[in-house]
Amino acid sequence: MSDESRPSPAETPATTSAETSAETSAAGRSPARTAAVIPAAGRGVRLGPGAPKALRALGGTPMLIHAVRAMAASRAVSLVVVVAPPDGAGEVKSLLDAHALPERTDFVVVPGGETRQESVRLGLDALPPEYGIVLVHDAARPLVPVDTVDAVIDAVREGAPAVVPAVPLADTVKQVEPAAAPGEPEPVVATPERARLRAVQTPQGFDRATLVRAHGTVTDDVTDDASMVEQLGLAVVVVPGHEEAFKVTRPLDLVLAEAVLARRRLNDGF
Ligand SMILES: Nc1ccn([C@@H]2O[C@H](COP(=O)(O)OP(=O)(O)OP(=O)(O)O)[C@@H](O)[C@H]2O)c(=O)n1
Ligand SMILES: C[C@](O)(CO)[C@H](O)COP(=O)(O)O
Repeated sequence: MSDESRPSPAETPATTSAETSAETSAAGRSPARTAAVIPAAGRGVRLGPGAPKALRALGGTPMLIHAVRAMAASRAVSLVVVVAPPDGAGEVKSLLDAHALPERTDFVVVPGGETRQESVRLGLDALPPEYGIVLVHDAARPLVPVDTVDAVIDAVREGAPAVVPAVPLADTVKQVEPAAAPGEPEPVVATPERARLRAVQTPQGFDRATLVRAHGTVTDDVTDDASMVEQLGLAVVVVPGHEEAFKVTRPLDLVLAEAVLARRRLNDGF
């Protein structure tokens, strides 16, 4: 069931690694409730012409539904807020109703904004007060495994104000200056030490008050939520990401996502 008006369920009993964190047992009380905000309001310009990216099919199912299922797969997540394309909230609600989703998870749909940052803020505004931990997960990362989701939640429960999953880089990275004129080469100015670089994924996890403060304070256009927390001078910690949590950005990414999904379905025997 996916209904904006449905009341939040009680926290699901502890069964996963995310449910048995040090915070829960040491304090002897329930952990803060965890909600996931899924910004899904982008056009997907780099993927090419078509429907908004989150609504495009992957293995016959909209990418957004995969992303919603990936968040709801964590037993710690009891609410998913989907930030829909500005004129597509009704369509997204219908999609959620039409697909099988865990009963123990509530779903809310809100219209998004012009930028990812604005969309995330609109999602945060829709959170009921009892949710103390927030995940922000790109609809464009439909295949993130549940172990990665739970690792992020565990790290927030253990006290980190902000947590990012990340993977080492395969390529060497160069810092360049802009070309002097269109068509001119870009001069290289530095080669950062690759061993210290990470490619950052989602879901990124936050203590809710920290993320709300970051969104209320930082006005720069940034590409992820954790960098807003960095700008507040607070610690952001890294947990291992997963190669299957890649972002579907360009057409080749969709080919890869289809292949990963086909392999999973073969392994699962359906
Ligand atoms: N105004 C926006 C822009 C982006 N997003 C979401 O932010 C996530 C990551 O953004 P990206 O992959 O860049 O998606 P798009 O903005 O759709 O891609 P493009 O830049 O190619 O148009 C996506 O799930 C996207 O739907 C959003 O909710 N609201
Ligand atoms: C949040 C993010 O997925 C972390 O890698 C990324 O920064 C989003 O960037 P995009 O250009 O908005 O896709």
